Amino acid sequence: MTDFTLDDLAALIKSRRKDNASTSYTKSLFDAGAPRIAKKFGEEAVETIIAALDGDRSALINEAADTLYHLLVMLEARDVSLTEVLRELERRTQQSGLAEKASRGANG
Ligand SMILES: N=c1c2ncn([C@@H]3O[C@H](COP(=O)(O)OP(=O)(O)OP(=O)(O)O)[C@@H](O)[C@H]3O)c2ncn1[C@@H]1O[C@H](COP(=O)(O)O)[C@@H](O)[C@H]1O
Repeated sequence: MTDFTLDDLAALIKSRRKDNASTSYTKSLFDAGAPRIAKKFGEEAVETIIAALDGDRSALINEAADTLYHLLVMLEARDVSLTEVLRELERRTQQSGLAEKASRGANG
């Protein structure tokens, strides 16, 4: 099991964005702009789909990593934090939990 989290990666991406001296791949994406980042994300997502359809487990892990990385870069480029996305996921979980409770109440 790894201690590495998406939060860690998002923080690294944010620091690359702010580092004007950086010539890293991440910085080059920010310099190229949101349309370029969105295009890269789309390409990686399609490659992930292909790996999943091929049943190629190792390729799926690699492409999923590329997709998550580019998703985080895209969110950062639009000043959306991972926390905001997680909050939305949490809200949906709570909502579906409430709906489940309500349906148990109605049936029980
Ligand atoms: N997780 C990643 C990560 N996943 C994928 N990639 C890069 O994404 C690119 C996608 O590969 P492609 O073959 O599709 O694209 P390419 O041919 O390199 O580029 P294009 O001309 O097609 O755009 C590769 O250059 C990968 O290195 C990543 N680059 C960086 N990270 C993380 O970001 C951190 C900072 O990286 P740097 O910005 O490189 O310092 C690293 O420590 C990693 O944790």
